[in-house]
Amino acid sequence: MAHIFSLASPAPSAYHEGNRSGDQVKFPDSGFFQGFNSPSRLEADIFELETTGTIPKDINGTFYRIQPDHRFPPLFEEDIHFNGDGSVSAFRFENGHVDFRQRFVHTDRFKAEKKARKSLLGKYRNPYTDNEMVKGIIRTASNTNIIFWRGVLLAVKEDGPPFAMDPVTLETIGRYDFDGQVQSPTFTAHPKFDPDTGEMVCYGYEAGGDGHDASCDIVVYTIDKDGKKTEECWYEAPFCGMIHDCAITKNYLILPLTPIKVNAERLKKGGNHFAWDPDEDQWYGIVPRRNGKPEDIVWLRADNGFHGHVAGSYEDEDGKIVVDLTIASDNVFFFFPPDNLANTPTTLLQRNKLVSDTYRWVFDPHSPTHTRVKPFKTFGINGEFSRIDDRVLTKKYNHFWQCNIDPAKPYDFPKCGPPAGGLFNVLGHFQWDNFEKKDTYWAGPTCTFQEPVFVPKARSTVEGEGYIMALLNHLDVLRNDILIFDALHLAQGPLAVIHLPVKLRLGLHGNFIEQKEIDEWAERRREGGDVGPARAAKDMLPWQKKMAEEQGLGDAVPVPMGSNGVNGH
Ligand SMILES: C=Cc1ccc(O)c(OC)c1
Ligand SMILES: [Fe+2]
Repeated sequence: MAHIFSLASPAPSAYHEGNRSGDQVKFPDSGFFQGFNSPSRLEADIFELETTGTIPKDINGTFYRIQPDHRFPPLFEEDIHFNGDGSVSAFRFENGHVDFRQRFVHTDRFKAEKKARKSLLGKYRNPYTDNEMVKGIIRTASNTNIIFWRGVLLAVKEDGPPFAMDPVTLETIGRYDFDGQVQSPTFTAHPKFDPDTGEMVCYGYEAGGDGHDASCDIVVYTIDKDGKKTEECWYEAPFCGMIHDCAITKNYLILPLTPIKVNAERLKKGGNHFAWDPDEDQWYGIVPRRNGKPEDIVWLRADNGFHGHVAGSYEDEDGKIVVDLTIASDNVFFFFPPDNLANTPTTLLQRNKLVSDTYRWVFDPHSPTHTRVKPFKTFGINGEFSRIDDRVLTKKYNHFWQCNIDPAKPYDFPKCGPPAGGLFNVLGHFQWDNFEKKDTYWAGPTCTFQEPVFVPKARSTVEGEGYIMALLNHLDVLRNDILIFDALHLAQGPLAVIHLPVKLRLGLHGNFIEQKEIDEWAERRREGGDVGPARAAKDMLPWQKKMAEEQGLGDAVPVPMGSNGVNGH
């Protein structure tokens, strides 16, 4: 019998000249939406996941992680993974058992598009490509990190404000402005937590206007452990580029400015938000954590490179700043090529030549601004997504873990195709005190890893004593597992494997939170508790108010956003 699809007349194409056409719910045929990258859109609960081996009974908490997952077919066929809606997974560990929950972040964007049953927002960080119905909307897809802050989860992406969620139900509370204290249009996906003071150090870049206007303004905030904003200072960058991650020491915040640049004219023409500049330096902005003034920023510069994520950072005995991070040799974001298309690594072959070593910088915070600096040392590995034992952040540390690329290991190309998200076929555990001792675990020819998290052993305060857990991608059968290792002995192989019956998406970041912390905050945040429930933002952001005023609507009328309730309350 003929296959049923062969009987139907051929369906019209879902995209015409790159733009979505017709009403079919059909995703593009491009690499970002196929195979392991195919959309999932799953919201689910699974009680008691299947396991192999013995899950350590002392793991009592929740592993949260976030992934972009396009809710609807994008407006543009060439859309990218980073433009997908934030979807949060929670793995609740208790007494050797694991339960799973997954929910979308109900951003303003999500609500407006849900109501319309289709995409209304266009390209990544380009509002000029949006449907008119969503003019003035907060565009963020909240898809890059999921952090726990004073009893709420904050889903964050650097192009917009955080959205708060309930840590147990994963219901979205709404846009979170820290009780009115944080008004910047953008907020980092990588706030840092000082383990000694409980402070959150955070920032926004491209922050002077509406978050997509090539502003060079950077805002830096500190929120103390009681939720009070104690520092706010505005600085200026030498150009509007990406500042994706940051580092903190006891006295400084270090902002790596990557030479992938925003151009307001390109945005207006409907182009990409970013373009790689192969001729620009990588920069590091150093600001004091306390009583910073706009003129205090010291910018150091080094030869071109593409910043990855930060491992550890601290001040040494001489008051110098040590910062460790991965830096790739070329443009990692091949989908944001230079304006001048020459010499950008757009093919898979070129991309595979990228090397991303782990660099140690030792900065003098008293250097004159614009001083040119050289790396102190490189580790001699190739990887990304470094993690440390977060209890040693701001302190001299030894251990880090990261996803590694070992091209010498066999890879089953016929079964898996090009490795979705990069060939992170190895998980590595490394020590600054002993370069030779490389403790690694290879995932096999059909598997890659996502970012690991470190889980401290309940009764140990020794750096590195704990577990490492990471999602494993089965690229051949389109499914995920979670592997759990003894953090100091990866090479011994996993202690336990948790099996998911489905494929998740390639995620970005995650964090493990002890249940004790979640429970204590649930008590404080209950109605009548000493802190009370977290509240969604009441007010529009300043740029939205300005837009409403310019349209002569006055501030009684919210910016038209194509949907009721999209303002978060
Ligand atoms: C890895 C970085 C990164 C940088 C910017 C983004 O918008 C993002 O979205 C998922 C990810
Ligand atoms: Fe990141």
